[in-house]
Amino acid sequence: MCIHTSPDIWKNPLQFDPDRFLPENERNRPRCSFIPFSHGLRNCIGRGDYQTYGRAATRSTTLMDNWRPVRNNREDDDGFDFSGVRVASRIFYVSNERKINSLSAFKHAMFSMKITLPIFFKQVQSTEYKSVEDVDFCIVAIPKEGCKVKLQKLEKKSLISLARYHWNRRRLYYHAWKIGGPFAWPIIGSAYLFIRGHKDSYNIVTKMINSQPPIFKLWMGTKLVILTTQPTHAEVIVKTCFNRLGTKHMEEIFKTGLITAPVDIWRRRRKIINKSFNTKILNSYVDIFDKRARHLMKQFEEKCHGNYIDLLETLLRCSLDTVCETLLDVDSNSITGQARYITNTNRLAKISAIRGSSIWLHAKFIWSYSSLHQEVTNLRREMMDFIRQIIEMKKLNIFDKEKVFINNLINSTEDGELDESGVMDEIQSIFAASETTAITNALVLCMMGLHSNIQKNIQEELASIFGHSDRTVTLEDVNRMYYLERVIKETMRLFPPVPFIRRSVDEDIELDSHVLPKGSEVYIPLLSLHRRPDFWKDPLVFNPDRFLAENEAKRPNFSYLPFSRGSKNCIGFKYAMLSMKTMLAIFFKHYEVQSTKYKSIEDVDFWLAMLLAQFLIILALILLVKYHWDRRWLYYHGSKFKGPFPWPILGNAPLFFGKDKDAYKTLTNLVNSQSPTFRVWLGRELVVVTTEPAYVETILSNSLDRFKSHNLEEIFHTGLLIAPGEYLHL
Ligand code: HEM
Repeated sequence: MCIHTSPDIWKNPLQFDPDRFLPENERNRPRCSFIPFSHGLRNCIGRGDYQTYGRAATRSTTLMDNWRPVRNNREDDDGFDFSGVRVASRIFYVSNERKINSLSAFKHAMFSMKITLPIFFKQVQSTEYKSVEDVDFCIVAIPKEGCKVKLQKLEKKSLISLARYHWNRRRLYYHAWKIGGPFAWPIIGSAYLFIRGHKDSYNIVTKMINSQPPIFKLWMGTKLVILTTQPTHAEVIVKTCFNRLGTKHMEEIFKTGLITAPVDIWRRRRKIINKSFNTKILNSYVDIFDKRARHLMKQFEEKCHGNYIDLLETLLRCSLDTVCETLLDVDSNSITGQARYITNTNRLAKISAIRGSSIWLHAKFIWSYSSLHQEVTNLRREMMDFIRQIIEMKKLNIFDKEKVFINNLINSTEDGELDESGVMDEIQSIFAASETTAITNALVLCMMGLHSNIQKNIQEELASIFGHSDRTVTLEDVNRMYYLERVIKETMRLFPPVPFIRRSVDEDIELDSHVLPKGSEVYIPLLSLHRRPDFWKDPLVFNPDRFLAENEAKRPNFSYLPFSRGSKNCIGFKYAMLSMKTMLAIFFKHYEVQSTKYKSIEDVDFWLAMLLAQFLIILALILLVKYHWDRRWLYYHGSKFKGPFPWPILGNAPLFFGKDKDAYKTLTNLVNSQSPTFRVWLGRELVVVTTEPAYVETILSNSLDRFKSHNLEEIFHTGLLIAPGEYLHL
């Protein structure tokens, strides 16, 4: 656009003058000074498809929405249905789907517009714009639902839009100001506190919570996060906030599954899935829990032989196989790829933690170019293949046990309540959520290694139920394991497997003297809530009797929430308790555990896995140096172009922050204020912008690769529009 309005090329550039295109006038302009259809081998092949329909038609209809056409013979008619223009463009689009060569493309496009425009416009009058300057060129927003197009009036000055952004958030700032919290810098907020990375972030948060009042705020960049360990607050939050939207990076993994689904989808899905978690169905799984637990014992025996074994890995495999046999009703021996699935899940969890605590990776444009994003996509694809294998197997046999989770989901696709990808997302979410039982089992064993007296009490309880018999565990037996249940509860108090309940605040919520403003996020850190000394005397002492009924009655409601509460609580909590009690009962009937590593609860690292941090830091530094060395040519030549001041890491991207709607205007202003050829750094990408016709011709004639755009790639894949140059087969 800037080339087309450059005063060096076009006299009075904002004057609308069709005679500029008289042959005698065209001859006087430099080549490549008018390139609406681009130039060179990669020019527009045919406006019949994307260009004509998507741009010419939508843009002309965009403008039409602000213009009132007048038909020659009906002056009184102030309504006009522009859908005709879209239809005409569509017809052109269809007729053009046959192959056309690039030379005839201009003619096709011009021809269609020459036919379309005279038919529909005998005469038009402007209702809104008085001059060409009034008509803002903009990036047209096409809503997801269809081709309705709205022209956004762009802000005159970026400062105004910045002021408007903050003005719109005034309530957020006002209420945030009333809540205490650690110091926040402009732009990054309190994110500097997490500079040491994700491995330490839980300890940092825990220390911070202990040093702050029960409710406090944290600015993570522009995001307002409020943390509370007040049971009364927790009650209001779990009963009124239903969006877990604080977790964009989780959405990328679990898509529309219950864990991350937006509220409207979640409500419908939860209703369907609840049917599969009723007590009667769950009770019928005890046999399978018993079978899988015995299989696990066999594996321990085979692997152990007096050596150390990774309990968690074996327990995770057991939990996955158990879910396959109960909720998915398939024999785990008939499917393959479980071990790989577990490895992928662990890697995803790690990436999720890295992204969560690395504020720069929250920015979509940085994230989508990062290698971690690519890794997430690959891991997810592999996991989906595993799930697809199970669904295909089940589709052959869904008629019996229709309330079983997978059959229930597949039946819902036939009723149109769910689609296939929804089924896969739900299964993936259940697999991930059920891992928490393996983690809890591992933690119980860990705790028992430290508390041999408590282990003895469990064994005495089991002896009173089973005697010396090694018979199968029944539902009645599980219901009599009161002490074991208290041990599991006490373990989840000290080490809640889901450490935070997070919700986004969609409406202002009043909590005592505070208001959680709409647009903020709220966290309930369970580890801290479960260790508050005012509710839990000697919080670091492992004491299962805290969960005797008389002691529970003394504590405030909502002070213990390992499975959360309210209608968005853990759907699998009964399943989890049944399976954990069965597994642990069989374990303690056969084994005793001793801790060789930990001597007290304080020693137990919450994350159970410590990596050699120093080694990683050195490795990261080496990789960083290599990365910049490989790009030295880019830096060298980039430095020869003039351009706006680039910030470290972000480059010139801040120029576009908060300007989604008027990014085009911002770019135009930038182009006008810089020399005809200049550079901008968009994060790590070097972008050279030129309005010099001679350069334009060289570039368009020689360069075949379009700038990579992940958004467009997702839509058009290898279509001509964005395919790499070698796909053109010229
Ligand atoms: C010790 C084991 C488990 C613990 C501690 C646990 C804990 C939790 C917690 C704290 C939540 C979040 C609730 C909220 O945000 O308010 C949750 C959600 C969920 N859990 Fe569990 N969970 C466990 C086992 C399971 C199992 C075995 C399954 C499935 C078989 C499961 C399925 C789910 C699902 C689907 C959700 C999302 C529910 C929704 O949003 O409607 N969980 N779990």
